[in-house]
Amino acid sequence: MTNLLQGKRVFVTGASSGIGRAVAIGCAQHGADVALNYGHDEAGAESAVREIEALGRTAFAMQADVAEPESAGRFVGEAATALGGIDVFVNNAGICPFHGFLDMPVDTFERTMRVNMHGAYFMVQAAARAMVEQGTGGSIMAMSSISALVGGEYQTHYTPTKAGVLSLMQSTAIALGKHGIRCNALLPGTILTEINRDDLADRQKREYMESRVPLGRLGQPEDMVGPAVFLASDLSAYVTGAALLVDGGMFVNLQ
Ligand SMILES: NC(=O)C1=CN([C@@H]2O[C@H](COP(=O)(O)OP(=O)(O)OC[C@H]3O[C@@H](n4cnc5c(N)ncnc54)[C@H](OP(=O)(O)O)[C@@H]3O)[C@@H](O)[C@H]2O)C=CC1
Ligand SMILES: C[C@H](O)[C@@H]1OC(=O)[C@H](O)[C@@H]1O
Repeated sequence: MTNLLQGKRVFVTGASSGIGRAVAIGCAQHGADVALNYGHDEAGAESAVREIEALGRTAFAMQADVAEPESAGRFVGEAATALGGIDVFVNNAGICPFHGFLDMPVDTFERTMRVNMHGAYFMVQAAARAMVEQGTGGSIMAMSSISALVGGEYQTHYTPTKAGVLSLMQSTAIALGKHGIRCNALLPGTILTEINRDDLADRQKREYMESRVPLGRLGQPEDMVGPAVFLASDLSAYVTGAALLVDGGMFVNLQ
């Protein structure tokens, strides 16, 4: 492994499973110390901490519901104390409870908005405040989605949050550029994780999704590591306000 992130302190929300967990461990493999946030899955977070520590890096984990605005200052504050500062922030926590549009329960809509959109806003704001106070710049990235660009029948509550997160990175790139803080969005295609386990248990649906990918397979969480490390590292020093699609070519595959 390279040491692209040597000396960097990377914070990741939703790091107990899937993409966030892979990115947290991947950043440690590239030399970073890592702070992990999680919602419910303490065992997942603790096993990630053990993997990071086995790499000789420092890891810190904290449970906090990102839907609660007060979680943001608490996570960023405690993690910065544990790691001695903050250099990179990955806003990743998210949910996608698939449901039809016409009978969408108000609770499902509101919870999805609060976790994915409000959570991103207040977490990114807390991370930015800490970076500005520290005065050494930084890199912020948010896990948007291919769903920021295209719709989904059972994702009418979810796709607007992913478009919102992409837009948040564009506006914060402008607001924070003067502080040397870069803000970018990662747009995964379909990556096999807990979030879509039930949806893709339908064999026909899974085969259809696979057939849309020119590279011939759905993504694995580890496919997001290289792009995240790039945006975290100084290799992307002049990249801000950008959207990086990581989908095996799914989006461009019309026919
Ligand atoms: N998988 C995919 O195909 C795609 C995923 N994405 C995005 O990637 C991100 C990660 O998803 P993915 O890895 O697939 O899904 P997972 O379900 O595997 O992981 C979701 C993570 O978010 C955490 N989380 C959920 N709600 C909260 C909350 N309220 N507070 C704190 N943490 C929370 C979970 O923690 P815990 O389990 O501990 O509660 C878990 O660590 C999401 O934002 C998703 O929208 C984007 C495009 C495609
Ligand atoms: C949960 C979905 O399977 C996943 O999430 C997204 O953002 C894309 O729509 C993916 O297909």
